[in-house]
Amino acid sequence: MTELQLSAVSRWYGNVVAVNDVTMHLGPGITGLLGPNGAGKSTLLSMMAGLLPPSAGTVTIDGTPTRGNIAIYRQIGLVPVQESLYDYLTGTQFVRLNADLQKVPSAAAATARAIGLVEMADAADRKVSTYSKGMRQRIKVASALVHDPSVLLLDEPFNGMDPIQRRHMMDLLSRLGQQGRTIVFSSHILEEVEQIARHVEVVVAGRAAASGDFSQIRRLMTDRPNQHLVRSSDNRRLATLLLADQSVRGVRLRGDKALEVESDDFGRFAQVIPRIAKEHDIRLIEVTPTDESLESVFGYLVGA
Ligand SMILES: Nc1ncnc2c1ncn2[C@@H]1O[C@H](COP(=O)(O)OP(=O)(O)OP(=O)(O)O)[C@@H](O)[C@H]1O
Repeated sequence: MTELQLSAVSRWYGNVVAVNDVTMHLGPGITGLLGPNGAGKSTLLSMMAGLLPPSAGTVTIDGTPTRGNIAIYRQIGLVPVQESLYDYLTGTQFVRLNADLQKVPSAAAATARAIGLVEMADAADRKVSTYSKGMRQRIKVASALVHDPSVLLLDEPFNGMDPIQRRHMMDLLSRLGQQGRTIVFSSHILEEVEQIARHVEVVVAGRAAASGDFSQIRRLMTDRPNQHLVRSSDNRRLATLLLADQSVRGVRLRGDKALEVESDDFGRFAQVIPRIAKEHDIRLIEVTPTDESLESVFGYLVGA
């Protein structure tokens, strides 16, 4: 059981505060580090890996500071976001490089084992330059796992993958999580995190904005005030009917063409609007959330 603890951690680059007073406790299984671009996720992962010193606060693994501690580095595997690999090496050579750097005993066997874990044995003797995006990510994971670390940190591991590659990587991370490893991956995509993370940490503008299991985070996000653009066969009548429901806070006619509806109970609103339309024989043409961008969701969480 490996516990990763961040205590009042901050990191600034000159005048830029990238991470601001973050405290989190991460245990075995998969944690999703969710936040928009520039939120400080990469900086947090680098500090967890011991590569970057915090400007203030401490990062510890099972109570020991990560920074500058070679014994602790043996417990950590990091999959960086960078795409560029040593293209002229084969998959096996690429993974072996890290085994040698980490002074892994029986490096050849460890390399084969790590490659097997990510299901790349068939392609292991091919040059990395011939790999697809998904295969590149997997060989990076094999390289990070070659010394059998108990903590695996991954920076945007699903970036640029197609749905099949993404599924494959999710299955792999789930398997690794079930083995009792402490896995942390960053993402700016809600659905990725929802599908595999046991625990979610939301980071916005360098601060820890929310944490919990996914249903808690999802509830925080959907219970917030939200707006929809609605077009129907009778906007004026629909407006009156919607206003009578407790989930609706306000309705504004946008000319004759559409309605802007503000609700503070997304779940109820989503059920009520088709029911009202059906009962009153009004045809719904469009119901579109207008403020669903991640930034607005995160903005709400930070303000909350
Ligand atoms: N070496 C650096 N020098 C100066 N500013 C930096 C440096 N690295 C990161 N920053 C700044 O720190 C903030 C957080 O960056 P970071 O890369 O950690 O965020 P992120 O959540 O990983 O975003 P992204 O997904 O876009 O990489 C940003 O404002 C970024 O511009």
